[in-house]
Amino acid sequence: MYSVKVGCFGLLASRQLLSQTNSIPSYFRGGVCVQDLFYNVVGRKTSTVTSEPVIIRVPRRLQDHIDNVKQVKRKHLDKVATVKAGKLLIKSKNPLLNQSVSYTLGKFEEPVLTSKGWKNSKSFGDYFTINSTQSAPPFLPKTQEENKQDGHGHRRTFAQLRLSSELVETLQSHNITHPTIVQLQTIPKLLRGHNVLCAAETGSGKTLAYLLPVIHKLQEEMPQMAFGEQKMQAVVLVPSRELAEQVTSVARTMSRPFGLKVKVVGGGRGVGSIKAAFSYGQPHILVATPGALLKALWRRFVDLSELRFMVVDEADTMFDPSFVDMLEKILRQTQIAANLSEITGPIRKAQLVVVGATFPGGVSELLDKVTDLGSLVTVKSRMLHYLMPHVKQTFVKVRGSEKVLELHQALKEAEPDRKGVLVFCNSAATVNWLGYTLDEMGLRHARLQGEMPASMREGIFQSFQKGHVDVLLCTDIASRGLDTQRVGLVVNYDFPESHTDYIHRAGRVGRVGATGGEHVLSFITHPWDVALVQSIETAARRRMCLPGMETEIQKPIKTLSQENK
Ligand SMILES: Nc1ncnc2c1ncn2[C@@H]1O[C@H](COP(=O)(O)OP(=O)(O)OP(=O)(O)O)[C@@H](O)[C@H]1O
Repeated sequence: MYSVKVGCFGLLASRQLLSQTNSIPSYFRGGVCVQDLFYNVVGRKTSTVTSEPVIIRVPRRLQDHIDNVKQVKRKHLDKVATVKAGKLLIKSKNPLLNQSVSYTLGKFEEPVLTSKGWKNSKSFGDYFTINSTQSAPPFLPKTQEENKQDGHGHRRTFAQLRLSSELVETLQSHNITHPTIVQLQTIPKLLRGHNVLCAAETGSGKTLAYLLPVIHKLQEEMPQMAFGEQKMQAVVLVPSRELAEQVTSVARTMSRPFGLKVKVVGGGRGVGSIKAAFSYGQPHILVATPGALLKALWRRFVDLSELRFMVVDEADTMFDPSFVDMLEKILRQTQIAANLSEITGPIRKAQLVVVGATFPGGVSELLDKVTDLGSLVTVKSRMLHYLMPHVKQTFVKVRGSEKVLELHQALKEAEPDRKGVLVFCNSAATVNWLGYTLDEMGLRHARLQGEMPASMREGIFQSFQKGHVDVLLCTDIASRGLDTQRVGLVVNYDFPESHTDYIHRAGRVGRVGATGGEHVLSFITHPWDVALVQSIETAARRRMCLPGMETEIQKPIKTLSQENK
């Protein structure tokens, strides 16, 4: 195209024309000296127009344009350097934007993003994939230090963590033999009596990391009282009914050999059902949502005076505005030990355990209100707030009107695997609307959203877990803590509104024991989604943690390395 223009102008720029400079149209002169207006085709400026031999000349604007095109081409050539031999980390629709696993961005090098122009409507149909770079999840011990191997080079077992033999046998009967990194780090600290803040990736086994030491200590010092006389020993607070049921099920399985009583109370039910949970006395362990526990406290169904453990799971949600007031009220009624000496003796206080996979900035300020931050020992995993390196994640720029078809296609492709698919929407209304649409298309699915009455919600996640239905349409209530090995695909039908939500939704795959090959697929439709995608793509290309999260746990008082072992 450019050569045609040059050729045309070459005809104009004949010898006669140049010898009669006055006849050159003002468009080419631009109101300045004629010499300035012309360059020869190789880009050198001529000293005088008249003394030069006859050559094809190009007007400045055209030359500038040619220079621009050359520059863009050069830029693209630079990008090719991001592709080296071996596996691709980023695979884009435009291959020039691919990035190899072996390519490392320089400290001051700006990554060129596939999603750069995604606010533009012309970008619909564009996509990129962040490929998995390792098969094993990062939370299984690999290095010698993480393994804390015994003298013979074997991985540490649960028995070596000095847990009771009955607990170890129960774990073994569920094929759980070796602790994950977070379990290796958290269990000994809780057994020793510390208050612990435990921050580790989704699916890394945090539930057992706190339940095992709690159950071990409760069975060790189990009061010699009949059920109905003792007071509550441990409370686990979680943000949703479904998660409460799940944690209860794990707690019951693990405490069965010791006869510990575990009860659950969740929101959305009347006071009657809460009262019923305590009709035969106080359980040893109560798993509760904050609202239900507050109701139980106000009506004096429960007594926290002899509490030994207060666990706050899914801390980022529990400390967000929807729960924080309730949480504050509960923690103010709990006697939290400020040091090791306060967990023993006749007026002993409770150990506090705060657990989560994301700790956005500000959590420590909130914690500061309810407890002495100085008493918390922090266990923080290496890959906290990083994108999961063992799960493939694809981002597609798609028109709103085409999302249903894209989803239909993704569900059809996933069908032969018979694995579960979680489809996340940003609102209950979208879950319902999408549900009706999938019904029309004849696609079997279940729905789970927070505006459903508790009676309708009951059992939905379990039926998905058991494989009675393969597709679950849900809001973020299913993104926190819910565990299932059968999810093969997570679809962000609506793109999440924060990094935290993205981490938790994506974290429903790639969990301990997952078989591999899991995938997260995100649809990006709105211009306001683009900034978040760009920051995720930047973090992936730079192999850094997600921005805005690095200030997490702002005042870790004692980190793992500082603490006396
Ligand atoms: N040491 C282990 N070996 C094998 N499997 C384990 C081990 N620890 C936990 N698991 C299993 O790993 C899965 C994930 O554990 P869990 O739900 O506790 O993760 P999590 O870290 O709490 O995740 P989330 O942040 O999403 O709440 C569960 O199915 C659990 O049974």
